[in-house]
Amino acid sequence: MTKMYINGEWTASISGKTRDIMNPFNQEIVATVAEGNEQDARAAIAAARTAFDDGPWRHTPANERGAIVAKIAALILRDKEELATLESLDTGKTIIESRGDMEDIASVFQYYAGLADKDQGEVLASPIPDSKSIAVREPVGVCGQITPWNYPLLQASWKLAPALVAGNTIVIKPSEITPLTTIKVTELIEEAGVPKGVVNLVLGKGSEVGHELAIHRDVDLISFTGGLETGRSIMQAASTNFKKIALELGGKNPNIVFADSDFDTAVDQALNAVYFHAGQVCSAGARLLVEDSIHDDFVEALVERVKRIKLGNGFDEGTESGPLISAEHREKVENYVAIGVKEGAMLRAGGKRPEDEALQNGFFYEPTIFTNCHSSMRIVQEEVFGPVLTVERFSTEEEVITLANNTIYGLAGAVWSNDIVKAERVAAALRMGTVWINDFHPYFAQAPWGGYKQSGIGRELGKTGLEEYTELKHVYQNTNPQPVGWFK
Ligand SMILES: NC(=O)c1ccc[n+]([C@@H]2O[C@H](COP(=O)([O-])OP(=O)(O)OC[C@H]3O[C@@H](n4cnc5c(N)ncnc54)[C@H](O)[C@@H]3O)[C@@H](O)[C@H]2O)c1
Ligand SMILES: C[N+](C)(C)CC=O
Repeated sequence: MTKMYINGEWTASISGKTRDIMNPFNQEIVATVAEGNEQDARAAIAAARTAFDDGPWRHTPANERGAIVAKIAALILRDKEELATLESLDTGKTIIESRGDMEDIASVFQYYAGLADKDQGEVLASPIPDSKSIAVREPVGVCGQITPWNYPLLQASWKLAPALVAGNTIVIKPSEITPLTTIKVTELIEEAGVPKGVVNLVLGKGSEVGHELAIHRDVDLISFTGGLETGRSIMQAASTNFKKIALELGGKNPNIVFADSDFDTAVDQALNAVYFHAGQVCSAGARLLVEDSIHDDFVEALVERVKRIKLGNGFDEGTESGPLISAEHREKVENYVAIGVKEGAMLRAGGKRPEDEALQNGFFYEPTIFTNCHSSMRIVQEEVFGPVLTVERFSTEEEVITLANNTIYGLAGAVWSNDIVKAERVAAALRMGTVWINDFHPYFAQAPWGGYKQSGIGRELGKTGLEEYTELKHVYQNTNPQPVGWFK
């Protein structure tokens, strides 16, 4: 049984409960882990509080913290194959994707290790004679971090690396269904020499462990990646002590294709935009908007290609997409497809579970295409988080900008056109945290990531992703103190 990590000790849950972790490809149990609850969360918060208030981490010189974080990156690369295997067993994603994720994750730790000692504060132009004024950044304190199941370790790395570099202490809670790589990386964090109590790992349900992190008054910051409704509940719980919040939520991301784009590239990338990782990507291009004049040909090309997507075991060569994460999640996707049909969208591909005998133990769903879609449909507005594409038509630039912005979300979007001036004009008009021109999906440690509107609050990655884990302090010094003489 794999344990939790609290105050530098590997420990079972206080209740003694455990949870079986299942491979969504075949429903085999791949591990049994400790299942914590509020009590375990409180123990971890207490450890993180003491480590922040009385421990050495926040006083450790920034370059030394950076060196330890760089060592974590090196250990991730050393154990890349083991980590990738665990990620694929946990999520069903292909091993090639998982290996790519591990490279990305190592690069996030490397990037923040490099930033660790670059903050020089700021000397401010004080308008008061005989004074000095500086702004300095300090760690926030105890940070609660809650992560989802679709990119378990990647999303954890975006939180762990900057929080550590900035000198905070941490209680992290991975999704209860995909904890394996976060457990393994906690071992690597221990091996790298992070002092006890600085990183604490609690496993268990969101409604118990996650809620406790959000509501507890000794947690100074809560960083969450996951769904909209969970984000709302976390925001409410965080109001107990007005803790700082960072929310990375969902998306319903438009992929806009103008007639003057490169047709074959746009078709190929439209498939990748929505069906990569079975559509379980926050920034999936699930909403395709195609200019009228090429709409029918574009749809034909998509329908032809989508039938050839190879579903299978993520460990098999040639598999292009794994299963959905769980039976429950597949039912949610099926329910949305039924809604789409009822709303009058035209089912052009998929819309059912695959019949292949070899896939029957996994939570597979066929890549699905709906056409004749319009903005008022729920299938167009709501995040399905599965392999379901809706296609809409447009005829003018103004129209497509209005359509693309017409959702509660604002995470990401893409524009395809060889008229770069037009593409830049449209990109500027999109109310989204990330806009890709003639591409889809790139994200990297150097660039900020986050959402406009209901896709979230705050940014991860980049310099901003580090600033989220700091408080900004103004220090003012009177260099020639005199009595004020106000009170006679
Ligand atoms: N914006 C981004 O960068 C980004 C990245 C990945 C995933 N996501 C979003 O995540 C969602 C899918 O992930 P999910 O199904 O794991 O999301 P989820 O909201 O169900 O769960 C996310 C995490 O929150 C925990 N949780 C659940 N209820 C909680 C509560 N009441 N209090 C505190 N924590 C609680 C879960 O245990 C899990 O660890 C999608 O909406 C997707 O768009 C967003
Ligand atoms: C942020 N990203 C794209 C890595 C994962 C979203 O689900």
